[in-house]
Order: sequence, then C-alpha cells, then structure tokens
Amino acid sequence: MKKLQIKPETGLHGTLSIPGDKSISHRGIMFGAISQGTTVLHHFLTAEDCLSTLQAFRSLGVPIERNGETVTIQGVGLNGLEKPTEALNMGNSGTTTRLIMGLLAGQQFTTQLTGDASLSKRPMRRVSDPLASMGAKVQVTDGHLPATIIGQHLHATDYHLKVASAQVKSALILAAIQADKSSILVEKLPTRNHTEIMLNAFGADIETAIDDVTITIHPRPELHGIEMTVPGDMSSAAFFLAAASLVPDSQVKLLNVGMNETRTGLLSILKRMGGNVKLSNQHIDCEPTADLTVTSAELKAVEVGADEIPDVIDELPLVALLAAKANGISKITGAGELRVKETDRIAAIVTEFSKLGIAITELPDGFIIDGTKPWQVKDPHLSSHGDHRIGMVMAIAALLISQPLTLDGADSINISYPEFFDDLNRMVPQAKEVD
Ligand SMILES: O=C(O)C1=C[C@@H](OP(=O)(O)O)[C@@H](O)[C@H](O)C1
Ligand SMILES: C=C(OP(=O)(O)O)C(=O)O
Repeated sequence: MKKLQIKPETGLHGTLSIPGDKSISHRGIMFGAISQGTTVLHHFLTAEDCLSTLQAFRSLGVPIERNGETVTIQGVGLNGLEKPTEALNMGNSGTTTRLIMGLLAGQQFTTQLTGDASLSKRPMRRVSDPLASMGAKVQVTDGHLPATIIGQHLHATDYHLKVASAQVKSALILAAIQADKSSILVEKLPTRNHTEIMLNAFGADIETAIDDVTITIHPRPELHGIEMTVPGDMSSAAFFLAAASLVPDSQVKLLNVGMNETRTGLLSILKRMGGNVKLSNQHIDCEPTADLTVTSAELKAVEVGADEIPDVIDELPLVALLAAKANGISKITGAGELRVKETDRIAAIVTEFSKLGIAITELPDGFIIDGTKPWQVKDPHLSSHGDHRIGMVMAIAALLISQPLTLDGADSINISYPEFFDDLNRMVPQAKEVD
C-alpha cells in the first residue's frame, strides 16, 4: 500500500522527459528482429511490458543487447527465428501477445504462449479467428491464453476487421508479410498506425488508402535494420497533461512527446474542454514529436463518441478525471473496449471515483460524469485493480484532494511507467516526497 501525494500548494512546475513510447518500443524490437542487419533503438521504454517483448525475442534466438535505454538488435531476418526451448511468457502485455501470434503463425515451428492472470482473461479469438482465415493454426484456451501456435504456410487475406484494434490489425499485417500474395485489410475505424509506418521504414511495402482504413500489404519484403529514437509516450505524457490542467497555478513542459495523429485524441478533447496546451520544437524521426507546455485551465464538459475512441483509448480514464472537475455533465460512449483491457477499466473507474464521491454513472460502453458536484471522500483506500493506468489516474486524482489517501497495487505502474512517482515528486518539489 502506497501513500499518495496530495494537493500541492502552488501547482505543478518543471520540465519532464517523457519515457519512450510503449507501442513503438515493442514494435522496434519485433521489426528489428525480423530484419537483416543491426537495429539500434534509443530512448527505448524499459518498463515491464517492453521487457517481456525483449525477452521473448531473445528466446526466439535473436541477439539483443540493452544498455540503459539503448537497445541493439542483431536481426535474423523473417526466416531466421528459432523454436524456443520453453513457452514464451507474455507477462501482462496484450500488445506482445497479439502481435507475436501473427508473426509466429507463419513460422515453421510450434510455440506456446503464457501470460499473467490479467492477460489470461483477455480475448484472443479476435486474433486467432482472422488468422485462421489465412491458414494459421493458433489454438487458444476457451478464447484465452495459454495458446499454441503451430506455424503454417500462410495465404493472403481480404478481411474486414470486426473490432477497432491496432493489435489485431498489426497481428494480421505480420501474418500478411509472410503470405503468398498481397492482402487487404479494412479497419472499422482508423487505429494507431505505428506498424504500418515503422515496417515501411524497415523496408516493407504497406499502402494505406486515402480513406485511412484500407490497408494493402505486399508480402515478403526485404527488411533491413534501422536506427531510431523512440518518441516520448503520449499515453504517459497524458498523466501530466491532465494533472497540470487540473491543479491550479500549474505549468509543466513535456519534452519530445510522440504526436502521431492516431494517438493525439486527448489533445483534441482537452482543447474542446478549454485546456491550454502549446506545441513547440516539432520534428519527425520516423514518427512526429513535439514539446508540450500545459498550463492549468477552467474546464468545460465534453462529449466523446465512438469515432474518437481509438485515438484516445488508453487515456479515457484520464478524460473521465478531467470531466469530474469540468463545468457541466460529460458523456463518454462507444468505449466498450475498455472492458477488456488489463482490468475492466469502466468498472474500475466507477468503483474508484465513487470512493472519492465523484458523480459518475456507469454505461455499458462508457460513463456519464457530473463535474458540477463537489467531491467528498467516502473511502481513502484506493486501488489500481492491478492495472497500471488505473493506478496512475488515481494518483493524479489525489492531487486534487487535501486528505491522506493510499493506493493498493501501486507496483502495477511498472508495466508502463516505472519512474512515474519520481517524475510526479519532481513536479511538486515543495511537497514531502512520497515513497
Ligand atoms: O497496438 C498497440 O500498441 C496498442 C493498441 C491498443 O490496444 P487495442 O488494439 O486492443 O485497442 C492500446 O490499448 C494498447 O495499449 C496498445
Ligand atoms: C491496454 C494496454 O496495453 P496492452 O494491451 O499491451 O496490455 C495499455 O497499455 O493500456
């Protein structure tokens, strides 16, 4: 149980270098592994999820060295992976699991995948079913991990995705590059496109049509290693974008944050709410980045619907927090995918916000939040529900409360942002450090 930093007296101040993007760090390892030659990733995210990916690819016979945040991968090519001697442990990481299923479905050996208790509850047929249409044999256990992937020669597909999911799309792309002919995927809504951008930087031939949802994948590319700097993770920057917006008298600068437009939904929503975020130092190194300066603001209520959800999927618990202090009634809908993340994030937010007396109503696919009602702590013992993002959201909520609060399961934060509490303490230097 961890004591939380409570209401600071003079706002949050300072400059932060945001840790590397989780989605891009995973992909950097995977695509480096299946390329020819050396890949060097700078500012790699050294959090538990990405270390699960790193370890899995070492077990697949890929030489990978890590020196702090610099990772060097000696690529073995698309045909050079080796059968691992034991089951690959995916830890807590949905991204590792789903992408690796697509890749290993086309390899000529059998692999087993296992995961922790949370990951073992998450749906996997969304990947194994479409892969089956390409001739893959991915056997799941009642739709979940553990899974057995029996590598096959894959054939091309023309497939309309049933869920708006970058993980499912990426799994199918990784299968499609190993298929006999070109494949076409059609997304329900555009989702994060790091796989397309990065694989093309490694030498693949993937075209996205003007509609942003039709993707053509040409098979058997000659992939070559690259050197890249992983941008700061928008999903981690988001905690400080929300904190500095909400805590009066704050101004913080966040350096080198990834600005891929499939990831910046929070910035659009914050803008509609009256938030104050300024961009500077914009540049592109494979992916676009910028420095963000955020200042506290009076917020207005907001409506967020299905079309906007993929661009803000991991930041929705923070949108709920912003709404809980905004002037008016906010509504978030079309976000049913939150129920199949590390925990049911809709239920977890409703439970934890209710402990703080926040006026929140649960919907099947979202929430209604009345930000005009004052908060009133009913239970000071908060929980992360074993989910890194829920833990960090509740730590930010505590900055708006004057009485001591505790957080159960704070260790889960190591999944995506091990330095989170150090960074938070640095933004509130006058306050007593929270250990
Ligand atoms: O592709 C990725 O790197 C991710 C895609 C999203 O999941 P879904 O594809 O399940 O929506 C997101 O929630 C996850 O944190 C990372
Ligand atoms: C959903 C997440 O990750 P994953 O699906 O990779 O476990 C997340 O980081 O919020």
